Amino acid sequence: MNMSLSVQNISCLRAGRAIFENLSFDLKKGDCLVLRGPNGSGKTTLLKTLAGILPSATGEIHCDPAQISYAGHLDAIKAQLTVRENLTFWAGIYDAGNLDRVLSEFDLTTLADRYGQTLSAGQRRRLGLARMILTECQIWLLDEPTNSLDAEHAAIFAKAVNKHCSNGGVAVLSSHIDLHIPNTQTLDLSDFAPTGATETDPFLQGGFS
Ligand SMILES: Nc1ncnc2c1ncn2[C@@H]1O[C@H](COP(=O)(O)OP(=O)(O)OP(=O)(O)O)[C@@H](O)[C@H]1O
Repeated sequence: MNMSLSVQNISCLRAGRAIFENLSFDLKKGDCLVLRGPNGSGKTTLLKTLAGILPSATGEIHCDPAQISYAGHLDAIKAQLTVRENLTFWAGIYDAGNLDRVLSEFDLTTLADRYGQTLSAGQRRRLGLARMILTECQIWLLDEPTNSLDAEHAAIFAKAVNKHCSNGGVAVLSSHIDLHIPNTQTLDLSDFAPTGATETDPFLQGGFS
């Protein structure tokens, strides 16, 4: 099973505007990469590109797409299903059987029968992260994963990422704060900003991508 993620000279556009250029990195089993950079520097764009949701304008990405699990800003929770039913749905998709362990790991056991629509922002985020862990994919892509989490649950999350990487998994995550995950590498997206780029409103330029 290939658990590496190799990125060579990728450049990405949003609405026709270059966001970052010539970005390369190689991650192997056990590596955790934290994406830094100011608002708009392209952290979400990069994560979505790695996940195959957005195309890159140049360069190559080498990984096994079946090993990728992406957790974006939206937590992919079905409002009309309970916490357990949400996870059961995903367990069926990924043929995963560790549902009770994941519920317990993310402190969701007492919330198991609550409907998605009744959860607080932090509880929703915990369910979204539990879903990602349930998939048993080896490459985790996480966009600001600790948003809405209190200190206790941010620490539980950091422990889960550390365990994933210690077991040979790979993680790429964006964050504006220090998540206290040991042995991480850092990549600052502002180092790959196109030369001479200025922040202008893409909506005035027309188009979405
Ligand atoms: N759907 C879109 N259409 C056009 N431009 C977009 C779109 N989404 C994002 N952008 C632009 O792309 C650039 C990179 O955005 P992105 O969300 O990747 O940044 P980010 O580093 O994740 O920011 P933040 O720290 O605020 O989450 C920004 O200038 C943003 O305005």
